[in-house]
Amino acid sequence: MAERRFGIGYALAPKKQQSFIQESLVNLARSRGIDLVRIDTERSLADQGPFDCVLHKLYGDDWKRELAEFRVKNPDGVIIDAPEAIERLHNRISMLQVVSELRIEHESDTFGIPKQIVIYDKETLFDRQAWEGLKFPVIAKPLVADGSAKSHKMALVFNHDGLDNLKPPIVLQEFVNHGGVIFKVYVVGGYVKCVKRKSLPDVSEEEKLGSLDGLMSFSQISNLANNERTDDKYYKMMQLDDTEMPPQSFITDIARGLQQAMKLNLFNFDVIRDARFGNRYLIIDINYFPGYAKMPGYETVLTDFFCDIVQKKEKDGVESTGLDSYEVFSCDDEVRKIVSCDGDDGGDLNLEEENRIQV
Ligand SMILES: Nc1ncnc2c1ncn2[C@@H]1O[C@H](COP(=O)(O)OP(=O)(O)OP(=O)(O)O)[C@@H](O)[C@H]1O
Ligand SMILES: O=P(O)(O)O[C@H]1[C@H](OP(=O)(O)O)[C@@H](OP(=O)(O)O)[C@@H](O)[C@@H](O)[C@@H]1OP(=O)(O)O
Ligand SMILES: [Mg+2]
Ligand SMILES: [Mg+2]
Repeated sequence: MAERRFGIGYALAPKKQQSFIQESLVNLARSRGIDLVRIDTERSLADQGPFDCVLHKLYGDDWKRELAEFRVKNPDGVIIDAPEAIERLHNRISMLQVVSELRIEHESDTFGIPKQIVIYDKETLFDRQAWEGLKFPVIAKPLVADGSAKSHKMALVFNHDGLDNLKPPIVLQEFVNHGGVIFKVYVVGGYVKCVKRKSLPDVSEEEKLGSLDGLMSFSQISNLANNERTDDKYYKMMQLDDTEMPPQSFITDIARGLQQAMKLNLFNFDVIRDARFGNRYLIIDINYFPGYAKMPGYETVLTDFFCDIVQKKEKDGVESTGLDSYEVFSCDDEVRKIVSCDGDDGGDLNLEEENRIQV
């Protein structure tokens, strides 16, 4: 009898497609019975395929409608992941709210998020009362995290003078010294992998007082060119070797907790270790469908995941995958309100190029 083959359609922005859909992944998946097929976003999704599963990272209502139509016409198809679940990550407040709701006990380590406030208008930005409990330096981040270059544009703000350059809506998050190294935790279904990356350097007491401009801007500090990341030389160059990793079981528990709470399979989160305590970890960012190609052995990890999904679905039906993707994840009204902040009101830090941090 001919081997049963499975079709997985992918809908990704060109940059993502280029980094993720590598020949090595396509070939490995094919050798294990899975055909990765590009979805033509110019045509109706429901008219393409047939797909056992759809993988996607696209934004907007049109795409959500395509997925809804696909779901109606293909009740056995699996969508990874549900757009409603992904949307939580498009807003830097709702993104981290879920961390505060996790209950995980660990003998020696604790976790949380940095102190932060959301600012919707200039008036509140300069209102000192709104700032109660928050100390400089802070990182100003656009409220919306919609994958645009603008949504990654950040600024380290040292004092009130630096606030002039900011354009709400933004999140102001306390900058926490963490030894210049960030931990990126990649999650693929049940798989969890933590790696080290370069981060912003610590800010000294003198720098806190003496910054002339009051602000320095930066963007995607932990992202270097792909070929620089995976080999040993990269780690040496970055002097990351000496940094101790967080306890694996602790990180895995947080990853599982986040996964269950968010109902997502494909994401990563950024963790820093608070230099003041050494056993206190802070989650500062969660990304949907991150740069998996940077993860060592990504082809095997992703192919295992694809096989797992299609085999479970084949054996026990779509419910068994735990991915009944149109189950709208429950969120309270407040989250719903901030999640729906779409379009061009995503804040723009409006920063001068000369303020860029050199690393
Ligand atoms: N609260 C903080 N304290 C110290 N450093 C921080 C803090 N928040 C962010 N950073 C630094 O700024 C970088 C960018 O922040 P963040 O991860 O929130 O942005 P992003 O653009 O969403 O990143 P990504 O490319 O991972 O999506 C982090 O990798 C880290 O180096
Ligand atoms: O590929 P995309 O354009 O989606 O970029 C994503 C990027 O992956 P890449 O390195 O493959 O570019 C991710 O890097 P790592 O966390 O894995 O380092 C992370 O920066 C995401 O936030 C980006 O997604 P966005 O927030 O912009 O949607
Ligand atoms: Mg990040
Ligand atoms: Mg991010």
